Amino acid sequence: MTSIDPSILAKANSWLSGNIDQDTKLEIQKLIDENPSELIDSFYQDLEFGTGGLRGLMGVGTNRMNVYTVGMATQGLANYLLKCFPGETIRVAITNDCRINNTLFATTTANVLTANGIHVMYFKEMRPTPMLSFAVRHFDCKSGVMITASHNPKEYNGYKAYWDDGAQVVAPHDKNIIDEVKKITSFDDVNWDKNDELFHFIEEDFDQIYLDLVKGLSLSPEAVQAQNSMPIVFSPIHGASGKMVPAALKTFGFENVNIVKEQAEPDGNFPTVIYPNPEEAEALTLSLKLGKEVNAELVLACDPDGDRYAAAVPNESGEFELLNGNQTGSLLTYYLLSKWKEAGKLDGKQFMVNTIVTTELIDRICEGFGVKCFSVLTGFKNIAAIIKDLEGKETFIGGGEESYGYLVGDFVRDKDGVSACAMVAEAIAYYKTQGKTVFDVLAEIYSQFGFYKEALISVTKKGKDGAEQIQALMTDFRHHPPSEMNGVKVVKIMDVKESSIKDLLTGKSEKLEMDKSNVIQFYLADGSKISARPSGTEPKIKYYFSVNAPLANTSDYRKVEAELVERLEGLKRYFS
Ligand SMILES: O=P([O-])(O)O[C@H]1O[C@H](COP(=O)(O)O)[C@@H](O)[C@H](O)[C@H]1O
Ligand SMILES: [Mg+2]
Repeated sequence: MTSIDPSILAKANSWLSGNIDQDTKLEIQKLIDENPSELIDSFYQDLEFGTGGLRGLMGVGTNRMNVYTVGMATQGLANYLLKCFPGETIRVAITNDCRINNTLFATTTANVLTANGIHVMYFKEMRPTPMLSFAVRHFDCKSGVMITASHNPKEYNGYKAYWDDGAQVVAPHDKNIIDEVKKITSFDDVNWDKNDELFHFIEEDFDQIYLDLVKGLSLSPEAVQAQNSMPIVFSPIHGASGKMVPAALKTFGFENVNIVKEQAEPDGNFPTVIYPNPEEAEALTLSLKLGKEVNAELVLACDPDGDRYAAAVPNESGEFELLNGNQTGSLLTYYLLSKWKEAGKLDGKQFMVNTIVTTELIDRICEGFGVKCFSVLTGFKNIAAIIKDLEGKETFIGGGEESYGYLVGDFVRDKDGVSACAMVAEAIAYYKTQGKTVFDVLAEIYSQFGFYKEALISVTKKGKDGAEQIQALMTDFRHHPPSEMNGVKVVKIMDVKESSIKDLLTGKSEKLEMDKSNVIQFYLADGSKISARPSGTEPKIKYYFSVNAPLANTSDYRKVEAELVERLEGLKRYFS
């Protein structure tokens, strides 16, 4: 039988003697009596801010999402807000997506904030994450909370916390909030009793205010006009984007938008998919089916909180091909920069942002246009942090990451699946008026900047044991780094945790100027790059692979692609 560490048992006992409901106590007692390993996973640590806020399985315990952890996180947030903005009127915007317990967690958040004298701006209906980010800015809030576990499996929930710029909290606020949460030693330290006078509903006109700004991002309205009957399919995968993405497409001028009916209504059980993650091909099955029926030229799907999106387009054989986040990100970057250049608006004061595990093709495209591109750690909050740093000095055009997230313009400070869907549809319409398909444009990009192809492997390792195994794998990469992979020499190793860049050819090391994070990157002699990092949102270790080759002749697209896929497969074998 699994033995329980006394400190874990002590934590469980402190819940048992705390001022909490009887059902939760019974559940904890049951775990102590019957399921020690589940008890350990539920109490061995406290939820902390990861790549995308607090995220965890729903259940009892300090390491789980429940009204008590939500209440304590919110009390910590309230204490910190009151410290940061003494004497000021503090407003916090709140919404949620479709997950089980979401209204419970959102109202708990609202109750605790108002109980602490903080005004709450509450959406009447669930809305996507990017709209919460925008609401923080629009209503001059000091903070915001989005109750969602994004694309995680249905057993999860989460709490994305925003600061006054509309971006998810980064240092020092993330750590400071958690420090405040840690000071809460009893459930009685949480002010649970709401103050209705401080509770305000966000009026319906807010949707239109946001949509008008989205419309303002459009760069080719005439092309959309010319292609307005282009069949598009969209699915919110049972999430919160079911109203806003079709509305954004409509406001751009697209008139033939077909919604996947089986997935149109919010449902936290996600009954028609295995995982509500548009990165997984399976989640697009129904969308592609409808795509075939209506001869769609573009199939789009968002994750439950509407910040990431996937796109699929028919290829030269008429079959739908799924585009990954690196491909759509490259396409959008190229489109945006081409249009900005054409309008004579590139004058050296613009910038774009991606992350260190995103395709370097985006960096090459930016270089080609003479536009700066910053590469930051994984987490859209880090992209938003650069936007804030350069605010008033330089203009953010757009930015994105491999995990299907993109943002155009800066009125939202998180990835925006709503505007990204509209922009990608516009880009496709624009190229169509020039007689080009997505693959023609990708070939054009690859022939100018190099053909880059990426792949991702995620290995799930659950619970405390899984987390330890993931750490052990990372340690092993550090202590026994590979000298070659798939017959190709490793020439450089970048270790973001150790802040080091080692050149294996010269033996020299330099210091890496970047915040520390548990990421290690191997660069190979043929230009390939492999990155390993533990996910900050799910119990997974992630391996990212990137290979590239020149594309001298666009008609060799499929041939070069096949060679790149073979190289990717070779590298993947090393990790499986
Ligand atoms: O999950 P979302 O859509 O909120 O997105 C969040 O998590 C993703 C996955 O992170 P990780 O690789 O650490 O699991 C990140 O790429 C993204 O930047 C972040 O905003
Ligand atoms: Mg999401």
